[in-house]
Amino acid sequence: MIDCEGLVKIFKSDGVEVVALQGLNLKVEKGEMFAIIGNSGSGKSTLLNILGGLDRPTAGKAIVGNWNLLEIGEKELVDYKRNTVGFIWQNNSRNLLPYLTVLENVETAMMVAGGCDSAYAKQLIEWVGLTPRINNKLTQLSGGEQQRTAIAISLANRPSLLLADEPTGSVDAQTSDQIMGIFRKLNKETGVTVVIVTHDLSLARKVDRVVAIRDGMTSSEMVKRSPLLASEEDDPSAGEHEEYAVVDRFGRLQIPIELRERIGIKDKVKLTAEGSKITIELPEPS
Ligand SMILES: Nc1ncnc2c1ncn2[C@@H]1O[C@H](COP(=O)(O)OP(=O)(O)OP(=O)(O)O)[C@@H](O)[C@H]1O
Repeated sequence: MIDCEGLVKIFKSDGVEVVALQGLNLKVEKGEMFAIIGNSGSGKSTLLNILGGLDRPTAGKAIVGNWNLLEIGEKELVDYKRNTVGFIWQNNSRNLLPYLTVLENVETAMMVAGGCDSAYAKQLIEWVGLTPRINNKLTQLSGGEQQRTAIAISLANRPSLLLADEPTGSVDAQTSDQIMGIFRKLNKETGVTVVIVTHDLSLARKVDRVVAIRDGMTSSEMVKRSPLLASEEDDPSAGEHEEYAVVDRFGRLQIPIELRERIGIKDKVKLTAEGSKITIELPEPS
């Protein structure tokens, strides 16, 4: 579904260049539920904005489905945004109409996308657990309920890719858990590929794979040891991840700064292969 290789994004303002993504590699399969974590300023939102067609990459490869986001024309980009992606922001006021009801909000989004399907609007509202509030105006809903409405709206155009930027950033832990459960349900019910950006590692338990971004590059990947069973969904200890360092197609590997500092690695290391293991150690002093 997503194939980024050597993705670069450079922002230029007042003659100053900021390299937000510096050769990022990322592959996401169709139907995957996937998270991107990273510290503030690591490039998470930049990546999401590129995948959502809100911003243009500077160089590299950025393919989503059949679309090449580096070469896409303006008209195709409008089509891409309208038909392929759904977006959820931390601040959901960007796509909510406060004086309309939950149902009217979802139906309005459908009309903007090209056609209203009332039955599907109701189905989406049921999936996000808001059927009892369907005729309430958004001003009468809690923050968590408004965020769930935003999730229903994001699927109004039946996207194949759902992008969520810190979707649980402004709700409490319990609501955050509930929202992650809704993403999982929508992912199962509709097969939509879900990409969630967060800096909260505890959310990672709810997804199968997590990629960490550091300084605009993918640095490590955490993969769930075994998929969660339905009975384990609410068990916080279930579904541990195993962490891997990412090796790019040229064989380059990033060693996290903590490890480099601990071992005292500067500009050279000695590699020794033994069976299926490679040992990295400091060179002998000359
Ligand atoms: N429009 C812009 N113009 C100039 N620099 C930008 C712009 N947008 C982002 N940047 C810079 O690019 C880098 C990556 O920013 P980005 O917003 O992608 O990080 P992030 O990981 O999403 O951070 P946060 O978690 O704080 O949202 C930062 O150094 C940021 O200052």
